[in-house]
Amino acid sequence: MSAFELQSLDECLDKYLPPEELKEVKRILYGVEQDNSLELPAGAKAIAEEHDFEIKGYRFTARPEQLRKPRLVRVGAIQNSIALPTTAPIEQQREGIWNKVKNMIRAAAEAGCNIVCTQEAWTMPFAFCTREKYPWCEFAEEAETGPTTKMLAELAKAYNMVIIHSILERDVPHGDTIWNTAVVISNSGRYVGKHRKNHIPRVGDFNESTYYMEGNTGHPVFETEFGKIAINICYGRHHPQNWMMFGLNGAEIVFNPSATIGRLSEPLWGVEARNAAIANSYFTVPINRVGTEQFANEFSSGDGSKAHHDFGPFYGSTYVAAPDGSRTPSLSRCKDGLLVTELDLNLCRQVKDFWGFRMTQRLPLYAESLQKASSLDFKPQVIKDN
Ligand SMILES: NC(=O)NCCC(=O)O
Repeated sequence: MSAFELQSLDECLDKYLPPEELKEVKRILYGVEQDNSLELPAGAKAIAEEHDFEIKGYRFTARPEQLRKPRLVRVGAIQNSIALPTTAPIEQQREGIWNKVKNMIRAAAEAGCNIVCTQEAWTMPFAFCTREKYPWCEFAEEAETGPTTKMLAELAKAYNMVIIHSILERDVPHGDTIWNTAVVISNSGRYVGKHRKNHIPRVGDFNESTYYMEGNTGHPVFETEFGKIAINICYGRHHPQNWMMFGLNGAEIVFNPSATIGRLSEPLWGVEARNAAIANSYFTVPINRVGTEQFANEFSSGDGSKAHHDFGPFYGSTYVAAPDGSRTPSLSRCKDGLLVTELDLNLCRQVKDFWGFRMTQRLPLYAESLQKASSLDFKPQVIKDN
């Protein structure tokens, strides 16, 4: 079997494990005691069927409290392939993807989603492997006033939904600088703010440092009508301190719009965002694109292998992890999909009270050690046996 005939690990478990074992395996693997699937409205399912994308629903509950009402929020995470060949005119490529994703946002609205997030650089092929500036920089647009933000602002208002979308940003006032940026649009349709990717990969064919620099927007948390949200863009997933800073700023849900391939990161995928949810007592939503994108000109990986035209398949597998360490199954590894998850944000504080990870965090100790570790005359604290 080739890597991409396997649609999803979950389907595999469901297909081959007897029901009793399956229940125990899911409890151990996903931290879920009972079936936590969420029934979705027929209207949402009909849109998914008509436009050929997967739609799945799950819920995370919290214990009832006496002084606080449940804080239920529905989150929609969208994974998709590109719509047209990478050689098609830029505007047509972008519109093709817009049209796909608009249907998915409509389904999210039907499913009652309050917040929706796209994958990384969602309006374009992930062309940074090529190291070519032309024509890919033409996909870059202004975060606040660009055509994609404008288009989504209308949907955000119409559907009363916060929309987070991750784009290639062109910072016109600062000399047309290019950034990798997530934009937050309020459910009123207003632009709330943006966050620029903090950690830029220099691994495999992820030649993103050719296009943009490390972000300069810190670790903002956006306080919306539906909770305090933040975005840790793709490769920031590998940096526990990046996740931690969003937690220190009070995030309750951290989205992780990504573009990554199986050969490189699939074994890490289920671990990192889930661990971040546990360590920081918040929900995490890692989202990855699907499909294989072919480029006209060959590019090489600088590892002695033959030059090639594609990056390798992106493996989707979008999921949601909760602060208590439980998680949803993943969306497909190959197909466009919308994952709808209902969260009770009260779970964040309940888990903080129970585990005390925040209380026991020892920030001053680490601040002091980090200060030393980042000084020029740093000497690692090693005690030798001699
Ligand atoms: N887009 C991006 O940062 N990808 C890097 C590879 C990875 O983090 O898995």
